[in-house]
Amino acid sequence: MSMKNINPTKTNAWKQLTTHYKEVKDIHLKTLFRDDSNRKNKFTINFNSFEFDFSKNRITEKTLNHLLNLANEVDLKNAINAYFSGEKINQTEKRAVLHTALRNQLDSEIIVDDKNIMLEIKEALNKMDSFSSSVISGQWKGYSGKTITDVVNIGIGGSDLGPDMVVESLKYYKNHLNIHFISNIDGDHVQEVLKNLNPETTLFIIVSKTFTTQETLTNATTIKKWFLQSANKKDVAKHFVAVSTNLTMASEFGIASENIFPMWSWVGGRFSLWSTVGLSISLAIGFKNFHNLLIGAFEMDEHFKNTPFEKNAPIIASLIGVWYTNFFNAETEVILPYTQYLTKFAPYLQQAIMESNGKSVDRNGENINYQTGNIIWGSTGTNAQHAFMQLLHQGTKLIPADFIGFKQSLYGDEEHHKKLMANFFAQTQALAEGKTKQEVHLDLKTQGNIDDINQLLPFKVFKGNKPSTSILIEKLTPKTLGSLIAFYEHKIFVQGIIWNIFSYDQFGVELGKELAQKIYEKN
Ligand SMILES: O=P(O)(O)OC[C@H]1O[C@H](O)[C@H](O)[C@@H](O)[C@@H]1O
Repeated sequence: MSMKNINPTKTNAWKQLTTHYKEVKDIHLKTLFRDDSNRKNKFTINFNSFEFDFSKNRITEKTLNHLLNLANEVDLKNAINAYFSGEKINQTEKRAVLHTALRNQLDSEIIVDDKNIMLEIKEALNKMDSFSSSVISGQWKGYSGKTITDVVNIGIGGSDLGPDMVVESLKYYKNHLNIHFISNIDGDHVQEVLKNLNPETTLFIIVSKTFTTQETLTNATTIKKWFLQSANKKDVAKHFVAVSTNLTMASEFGIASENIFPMWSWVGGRFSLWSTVGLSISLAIGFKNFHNLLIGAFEMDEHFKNTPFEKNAPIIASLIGVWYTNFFNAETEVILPYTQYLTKFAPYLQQAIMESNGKSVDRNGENINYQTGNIIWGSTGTNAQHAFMQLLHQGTKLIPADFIGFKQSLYGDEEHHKKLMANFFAQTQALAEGKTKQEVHLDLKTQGNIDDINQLLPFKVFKGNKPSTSILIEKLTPKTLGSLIAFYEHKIFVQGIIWNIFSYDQFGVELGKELAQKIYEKN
């Protein structure tokens, strides 16, 4: 096994970091910038049209060196090789973790259980391509001969959040199809979507890796009943398709075998948007755009796999995250995309990150006595500035922030975009620098507020030194979105390796499910 199970707190680097933390914890970002005019360049990593600016983090070169030593001591390099080559790094479920294979553009084989999975992947992608094309072009007809106008994705968790987020994020690239998502077992949610749909022109995709998820099966059953009120059983084949690893259950549900898109046990639900689970994406924006999403992710995979650690964006981001979590005791991280398109990005990352790294038992089966997975939250800027950012600026908690911005807008309204991005830069600067007593004093004086100065002064001071990472990207495209998502996926992996946990199971969701079943059966 190429993964070493090392308690990170027992490493040399951790000891060094503990001492180092005491030395640097009070150094202000303003001081760090004042003392090094090259700081921004020094801590910026460029990748394609991305600029990852880590300079507004509370790090020095020494901090990064210690953190890089930590990555080496836990043998990250071998772990990365194990991850990409299809070793069964999800040891508790004895599975490989190969969402990276789904977007692999190299000619290499990837072997799982003696089979080259690249062949099955290509076949599935071809099936997605021809199916999407025939629905989009109108060649695919509903039971009364009409073309499809609406598509409903029925799925939950990873079978909903990823596709929903991508369809929302890339709606600029969308075609005429209306895409809907039904996830919650809440019947009102189902009815609210169905009430505007015509069964003759609607296509339903039942997406469930296991095909045993209560929510999805209940919703799919209700929807099939609704459909059969106006159509016949034989019409189901024209309106229902499924994405699943469980071909038997999908056929038992009544899905024609040619309408089942295969999924694989080596793709985790929360990493599955790249697979056939992304069928709704391919329908919404066309297969070519879906393919560009895969290419974007692949290019980030290559960067992650091949770039030395100190220039490797996901690795540096992960290490800085560990620095805040385990040394500054930060408990949360906020995600702030400055584009309304990414309004579903934070909820998507919540599952990806929290379901992966919300663990308290290490890879040796021992209880952990250090912090692991963070609480992820966030919303789009500038909206967030008028909602919760007060707490970031003047609250008592240390909340590292990821600002995600784009150099170009999609519709090209320069005036709006200039204002939007002015806010993006202003926020990161305000958080880092703050505003001193002297500055507030001067401001109040120039405003002629002399009488109130003493009373108001303490409330108007900003301590600053609030860390952020700026991710500046040329333009929101399928390709750049693919790279951005893959960046966070690798961050999850690296942190899981450092924290010595298994990131790819999710036993923590089972207990509630079991109890709900018992309570349901009793009542
Ligand atoms: O795709 P499915 O098998 O229906 O699973 C849907 C979701 O439910 C599970 O309970 C897990 O918590 C998620 O990781 C998963 O994505």
